[in-house]
Amino acid sequence: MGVEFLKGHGTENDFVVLPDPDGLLDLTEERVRVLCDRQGGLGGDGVLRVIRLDMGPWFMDYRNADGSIAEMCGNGVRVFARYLVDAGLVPRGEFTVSTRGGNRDVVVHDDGTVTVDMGRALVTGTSTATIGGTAFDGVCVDVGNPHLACVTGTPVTDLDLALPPGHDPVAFPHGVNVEFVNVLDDGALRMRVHERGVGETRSCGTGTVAAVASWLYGRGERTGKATVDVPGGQVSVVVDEETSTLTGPAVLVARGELDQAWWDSLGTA
Ligand SMILES: N[C@@H](CCC[C@H](N)C(=O)O)C(=O)O
Repeated sequence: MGVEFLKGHGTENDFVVLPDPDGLLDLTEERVRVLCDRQGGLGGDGVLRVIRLDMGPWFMDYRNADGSIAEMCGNGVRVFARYLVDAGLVPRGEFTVSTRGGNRDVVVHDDGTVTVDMGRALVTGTSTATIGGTAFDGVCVDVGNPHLACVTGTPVTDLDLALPPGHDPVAFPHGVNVEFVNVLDDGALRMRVHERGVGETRSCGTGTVAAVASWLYGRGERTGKATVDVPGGQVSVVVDEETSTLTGPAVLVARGELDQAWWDSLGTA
């Protein structure tokens, strides 16, 4: 019997889901990197390991594609919730998911979308991102994980995000996710993102919350809502002074077993 996996995505931010209720898998950095490799493994922007806590909610052990650990993943929580409901581990409706960034309340809707209470989007200052020689003013936003969200008049479709944008290492000692945001209309944003530990992705849920908080900050406001178009689809975000919500799709596309010999051949801890 090989290692069970599922593959899923939220607005094409894609994940390998590893059900591991008792936390027995030896999920090394190398195993995460190879699993996420689109040629040598299954491919994905990250891994969602599903662990049952002794007391309390299910825990989302999130890993970036490079094997690093991150505090939170907004698209990942939606896919994680979809898995729990489809697997019959949690009844459809409202429940809580535990993450390294804190507990997140989710609602799995009948239409297949999922709403996540993302907690407070905390603006901590301003900073600058650079692409090549061009600087972009941005707002630093903590959504459980760090973001630098730059609202710009330059069409985001024109930006080259093949390399990580430059950022101030003092402001972000543990690295940062960088968003570039266009305002399409009042309450309608477009975003591209370069994710810490991954590269450019087709969506980033925490990034969309940071984008809306940054847009509101630029207007001198702390409360508002917007749709955010990303290369992989669209999500809806509501931000207020106390908390924020993210609503969007969550899709499971495949399930199967990893080859046990292949898995065993990868580095253990
Ligand atoms: N794609 C995620 C964010 C994943 C973590 C991020 N790369 C980090 O290192 O903080 C999302 O949907 O929020």
